[in-house]
Amino acid sequence: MAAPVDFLTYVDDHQDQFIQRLATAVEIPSVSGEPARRPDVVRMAKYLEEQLQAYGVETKQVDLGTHVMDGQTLPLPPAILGRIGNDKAKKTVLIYGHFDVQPAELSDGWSWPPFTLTRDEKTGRLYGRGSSDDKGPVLGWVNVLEAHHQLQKPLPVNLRFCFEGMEESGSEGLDDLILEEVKKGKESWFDGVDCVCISDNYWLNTRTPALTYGLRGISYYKVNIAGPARDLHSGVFGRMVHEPMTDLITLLSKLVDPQGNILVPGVDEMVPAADEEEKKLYTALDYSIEDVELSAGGKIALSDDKASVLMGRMRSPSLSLHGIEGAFYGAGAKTVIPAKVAGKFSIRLVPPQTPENVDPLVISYLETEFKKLGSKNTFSIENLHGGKPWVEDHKHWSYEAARRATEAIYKQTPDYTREGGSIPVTLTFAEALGVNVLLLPMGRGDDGAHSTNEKLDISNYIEGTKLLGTYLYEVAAGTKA
Ligand SMILES: NCC(=O)N[C@@H](Cc1c[nH]cn1)C(=O)O
Ligand SMILES: [Zn+2]
Ligand SMILES: [Zn+2]
Repeated sequence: MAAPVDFLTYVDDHQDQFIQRLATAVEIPSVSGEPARRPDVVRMAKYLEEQLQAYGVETKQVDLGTHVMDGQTLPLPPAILGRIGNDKAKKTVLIYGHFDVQPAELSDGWSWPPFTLTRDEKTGRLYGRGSSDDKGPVLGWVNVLEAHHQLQKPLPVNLRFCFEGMEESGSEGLDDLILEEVKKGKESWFDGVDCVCISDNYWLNTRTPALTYGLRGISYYKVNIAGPARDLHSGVFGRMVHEPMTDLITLLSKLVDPQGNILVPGVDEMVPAADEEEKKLYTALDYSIEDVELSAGGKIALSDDKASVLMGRMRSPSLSLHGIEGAFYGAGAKTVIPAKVAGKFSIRLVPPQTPENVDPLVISYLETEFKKLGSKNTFSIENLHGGKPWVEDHKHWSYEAARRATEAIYKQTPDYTREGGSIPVTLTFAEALGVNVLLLPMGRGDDGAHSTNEKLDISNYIEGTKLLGTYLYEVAAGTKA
């Protein structure tokens, strides 16, 4: 069933209001990973809840309790549940998204203030933290609701919503909420859900829409090394004491090589190699080495072979070194020996890897390597958060509905992709509800999520809003077939 013309026209006619809606959301710096910004995440929850209510959605804020971050006990931002429509003759679609964002500072290298939505008239782009990940897509759903409400048009399906404010920090508390909710049976806000749709990733390139049927999992670690009681003068103590930074850098250098091979014994080996048949899937995708170089902003691809680069992201684990807490990083030439440093790294996981089977390998390897250093500093390792990988059946009717919707809006057949990032709650939904989960991305591969100058093209926001709405009509059409 094609989406009605008045819905599509409404979206075209209200572009400016929809962009204003995104601007208001980007202004709220809802960074879940920074304790001082936690009230802003709560403010963003309230804004989103009000938007849903304005268009007839019944909502509920769920208190997720507290958690410990960087040694501080903090209240978790509430999750928002919503529902609209209860027609037994219609399918019920559960929408998930997140309203928190990654940290961003102008000093990181942004060309504009990250929490002001900046419109570039020449390129048709909207710059701002969260524009693509994930405020644009979440508000795309609100735009769909607004259009139907204003046109007094019934939605083609029943909708349920689950929006969270901790996705960028491990989705703390959300798994428990989902499992508790499911136990409530008929009373549950997820009762009767037929499929889940998540718009929180990106096309592979800048020109071909995509449907995504896989995500990598993640295991995130913090290695702590401490020695002196305070920072020391390197002229006074250099070569007299064991230096925590030296120990840490030595350990971090033993995790991954410059070609991306993971050096922790047993981790890469867990994943079976791709056979020729599987390699063809990657060769067939509309992607080139220029695409990876364009989106990375540098000629730094690990290989000249497109299939091997794509497999690196979609079906191989990867280990990335993220940062060192406690290290000197400012301007000037401070001659300090930092007293206490913590290295942060994570491993993106693919089946059959899970945090449960990878963590022991990583922890025991680093403990052994630290012992080999013969250092008198102290060593400890923490797992900050984890999530399992997910792979879905992309021949399901929900994927077919999304394919038809994509062809209707973009006049193109979508790429079928596996995403290198992680949305840990995806597997929880799939397992707890026992239904198919679809990832329907709005943004392009060069949006720069998590990076400086994150953007969303206006055309992706507007056509993406039409795509989300059209998908619902195609799900409804599938119901009748
Ligand atoms: N758009 C999904 C996304 O960005 N997910 C994050 C989740 C995460 C895990 N740890 C910290 N954030 C990702 O990095 O893949
Ligand atoms: Zn996201
Ligand atoms: Zn993200």
